[in-house]
Amino acid sequence: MFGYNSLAINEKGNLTISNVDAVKLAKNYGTPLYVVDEVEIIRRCREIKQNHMDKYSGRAVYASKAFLNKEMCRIINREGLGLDVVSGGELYTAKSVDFPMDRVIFHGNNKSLSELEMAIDFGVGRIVIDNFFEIENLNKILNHKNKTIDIQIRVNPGIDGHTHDYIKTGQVDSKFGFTLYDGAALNAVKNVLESPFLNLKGIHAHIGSQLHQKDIYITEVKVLAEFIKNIKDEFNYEIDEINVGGGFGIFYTEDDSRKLINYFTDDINLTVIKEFSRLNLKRPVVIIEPGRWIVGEAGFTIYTIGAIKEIPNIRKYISIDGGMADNPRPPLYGAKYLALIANKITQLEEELVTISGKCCESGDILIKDIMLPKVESGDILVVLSTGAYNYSMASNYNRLPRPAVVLVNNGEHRLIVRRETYEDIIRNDV
Ligand SMILES: Cc1ncc(COP(=O)(O)O)c(C=O)c1O
Ligand SMILES: N[C@@H](CCCC[NH3+])C(=O)O
Repeated sequence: MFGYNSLAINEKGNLTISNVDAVKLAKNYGTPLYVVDEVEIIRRCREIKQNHMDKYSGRAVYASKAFLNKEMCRIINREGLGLDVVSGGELYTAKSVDFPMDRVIFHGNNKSLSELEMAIDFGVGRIVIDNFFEIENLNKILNHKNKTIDIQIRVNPGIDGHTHDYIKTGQVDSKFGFTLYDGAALNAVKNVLESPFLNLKGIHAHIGSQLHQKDIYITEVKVLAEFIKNIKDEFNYEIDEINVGGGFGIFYTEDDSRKLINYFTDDINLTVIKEFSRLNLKRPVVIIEPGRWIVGEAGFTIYTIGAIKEIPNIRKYISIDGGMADNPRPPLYGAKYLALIANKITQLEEELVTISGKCCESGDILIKDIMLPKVESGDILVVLSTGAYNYSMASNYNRLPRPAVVLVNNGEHRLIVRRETYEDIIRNDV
């Protein structure tokens, strides 16, 4: 359905997610409910493995900010990918299930001293250095611990990705990474090479998120290759790995076309091969950091429809039992979603409605203008492509408990994150 591998209709005429009835899930676990299809996550990890890791001897690390909990770490571990973390909390989650630390890459534009210490003590595979302050801090900590660490340097490639302003990172005016054009990046390399504690392994860049154009990645590879050539010319130092970041776009609505991973990875890898050979550089290992692409289309949110308000000739508001607290993306980025009524999946879409959340904000609108079958209170709404940056960005706004997460796998279902309770809400109040 809409090209989602996870969705189908069962004999009752209900929507199924990985062969589990969505109406039954709502009854069993309550709503709002995040549902994640393990089959689809695994399928996507394997697509990456085949088309990037095996085909080009590349590496892939899952950008865990998209969706992380213990079970997700276990899945990623089993599939043989690495993990990109950006905080002590993400790192701690990985450690708690014995995720192999040598496959962890630690990012962030303002890692605290304690986060850096934690990463060093845990023995993460790479720290991606973002700024001069971090070089100083790492030198101090490593000197004190008498240890060395493998690092990558994050540069800002000066590329403006075609995506929402808030999720662009590669343009010059960005808080992330060392700027190339003013010499800061080359200076960072000099500082790192002078340090007895930092082993420079790779150069990293990340342009932005939900990108659909592969030409942006081609440009990125060319910019990074030129920079690596500069490093060789200036310091006679060869870089082993190039990390092009993540950002591969997925399907949310008909505005987005669904892409196989090799739409991006073939061009990235072929450009690396061509450019590095042209510049007489050794061919580096290519690392990608997909987050949304792995989990976005594997996730769905189930809500129960409550109040319905019709303003004649203006709008019909359908209120759900969740909203911006479990999915802040529509108010934050103007993100658009498709949705289905799980118990009316075979009925014709006959009315134009607006899906509103239950938070005390007029802007808490999940979907503005969507055609649905005639909706009644008690119907079960399923919003599609909510696997990435929904659960991970959820809040307790209005003191709403965060929903549970259920993993479905071809007819099986099990809880992987418990629903928060009111006790959880007041747990840290003194
Ligand atoms: C450094 C880095 N790598 C990877 C990602 C993953 O992005 P996405 O989920 O869009 O693939 C991000 C987020 O944009 C990022 O900042
Ligand atoms: N949170 C953003 C993506 C951020 C990517 C992280 N650098 C979104 O939902 O689209």
